[in-house]
Amino acid sequence: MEQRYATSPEHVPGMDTAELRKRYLVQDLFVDDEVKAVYTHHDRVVLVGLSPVTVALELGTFPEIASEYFFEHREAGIINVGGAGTITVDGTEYALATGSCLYIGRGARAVVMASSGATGGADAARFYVFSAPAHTAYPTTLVAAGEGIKRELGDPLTSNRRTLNQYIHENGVKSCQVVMGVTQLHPGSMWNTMPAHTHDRRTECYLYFDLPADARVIHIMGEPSETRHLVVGNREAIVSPSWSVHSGVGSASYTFVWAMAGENQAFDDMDGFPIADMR
Ligand SMILES: O=C[C@H](O)[C@@H](O)CC(=O)C(=O)O
Ligand SMILES: [Zn+2]
Repeated sequence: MEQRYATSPEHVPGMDTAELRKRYLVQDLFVDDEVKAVYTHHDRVVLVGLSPVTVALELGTFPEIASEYFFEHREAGIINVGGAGTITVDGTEYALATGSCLYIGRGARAVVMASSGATGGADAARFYVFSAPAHTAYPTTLVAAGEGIKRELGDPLTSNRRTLNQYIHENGVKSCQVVMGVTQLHPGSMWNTMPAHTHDRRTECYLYFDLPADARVIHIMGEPSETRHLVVGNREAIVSPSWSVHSGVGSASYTFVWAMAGENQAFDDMDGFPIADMR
C-alpha cells in the first residue's frame, strides 16, 4: 500500500508538475491480476483497485491499517469500472455490471472479486474501492447502475450536460462516512462540476473512466484563488483535499466516480465559486 500524507494549501504554490502529480494524481490503480492500494491521509481515505483478469482477488488487510481484516474498522463504496464481475462478501455473491455500486459495511471478513466470463484484460471487471474509517456496521447493499437518485445538471450550450447518480448518500444506501456516485457526461459535453466548488468538511476523490485511451481530462485543483491543473488519463484518480476545487474538462466525453468522506454527508454542503472569481 502506498502511503501519502496529508498536505496543506500553503504547499501548493511551491509544487512543480511532478510533485502535484505525485501527491494528488493516482495512476496504475488497475493492473491485471493485482490489488493496488493508496492510503491518503486526507480523512484517512484508502483507494484500492482490483483487476481480477485470470484469477479472483481478495481484498485483504494491509500492515498500514493495522487491522486483522480490511473491514475491521472500515467501510467502502465500490464501483465496477470494467466489464461484468462479482463480489462475494462472506459467502454472498453480488453481480456488478459496469457502473454498479456495492457498499460493504464494517465487519465483512472475506471479500473476493472476480470477472464474469472475461476472456482477457479488455473485458475484465475493474473494481474501484473508496474506503474510510467506520464507527458502526451498516448492511452491505448493492445498487445497480443507474438505480440511485438521478440529478440532471448543466446545459449542452455550456458543454456541461451530465447525469449525476447518487448511490451511497443520506437518502440512499446508509453508511458512516462514505458518500458515492457516478456522473456521466452526455455526448459532446466535456465539463464536470462547473461551476466549481469546495467543501471544507469533506475530502473527495474522482476516478475518471470511459475516457478514450488517447484522450485526457484537464482536472483543476487547488484553492479557488490559486488553481493548478493535472492532466488525467483513463482510470486514473485524483485526491481533492477539503480546501481544493475539483472540476475538469475532457478532450472527449467520459464518466467519473466521485466519492467523499469527512465531517458530514450533506451533499449540498458545498461552497460554489463562479469561474470569474477563480485564479
Ligand atoms: O461534491 C460533489 C461532487 O464534486 C460531484 O458530485 C460533482 C459532480 O459529479 C458534478 O458536478 O458533475
Ligand atoms: Zn465536490
